[in-house]
Amino acid sequence: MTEELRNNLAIVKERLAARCLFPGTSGNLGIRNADNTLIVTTSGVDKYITNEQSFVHVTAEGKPLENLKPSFETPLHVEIFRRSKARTSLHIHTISNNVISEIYGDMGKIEFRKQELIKAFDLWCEDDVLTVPIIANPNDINQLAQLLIPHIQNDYGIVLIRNHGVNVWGRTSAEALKLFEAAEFLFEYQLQLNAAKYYLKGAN
Ligand SMILES: CSC[C@@H](O)[C@@H](O)C(=O)COP(=O)(O)O
Ligand SMILES: [Zn+2]
Repeated sequence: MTEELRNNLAIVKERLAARCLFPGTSGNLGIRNADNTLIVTTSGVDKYITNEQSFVHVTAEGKPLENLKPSFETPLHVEIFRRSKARTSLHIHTISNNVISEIYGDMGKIEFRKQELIKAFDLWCEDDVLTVPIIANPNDINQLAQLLIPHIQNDYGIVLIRNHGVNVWGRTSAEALKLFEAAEFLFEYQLQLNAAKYYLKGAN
């Protein structure tokens, strides 16, 4: 069973790696077994490479079941899996998600409306709003996990961590990847829109 999940997580990791989404060894991934133990990425390693050291089998509480160091951010995946029926959890740093989190961080959220890609989050009505919460980034990982907990309200979801990255989870790996890619599209769109509006204002 863990072998199948390792392979599943390796496919997710390789898809993200193909887009260079693990700069400076940042980012980590988690997937849940049927027995609620987890497979997470190993801490501090080059995530563009996949080998026997890439993943660690951990308990539902995040304690390693093998002699490898699980991701420093395992407590975030643990809380997501404990509080939802999600099977796959992604944590990714990008320039866009970091800049958005800083610009909108004081508001504690960013909202998207009237943008086609919010449909990826199952928001199909004309007036639907996608709200992405933005939480602070304390150094203490358990404190960070406490800030994340109130936002784990569904089996799929998204939270931005200020000047750090994004956490996205889904009922399947395909769903988690879909939400991550849709969110990154929305973040990049918003940044380009802000820049274009600023430029046009200056030009007039
Ligand atoms: C290398 S800086 C990034 C880390 O501090 C952390 O935020 C991160 O995303 C990766 O940590 P890791 O322990 O490798 O899973
Ligand atoms: Zn991180």
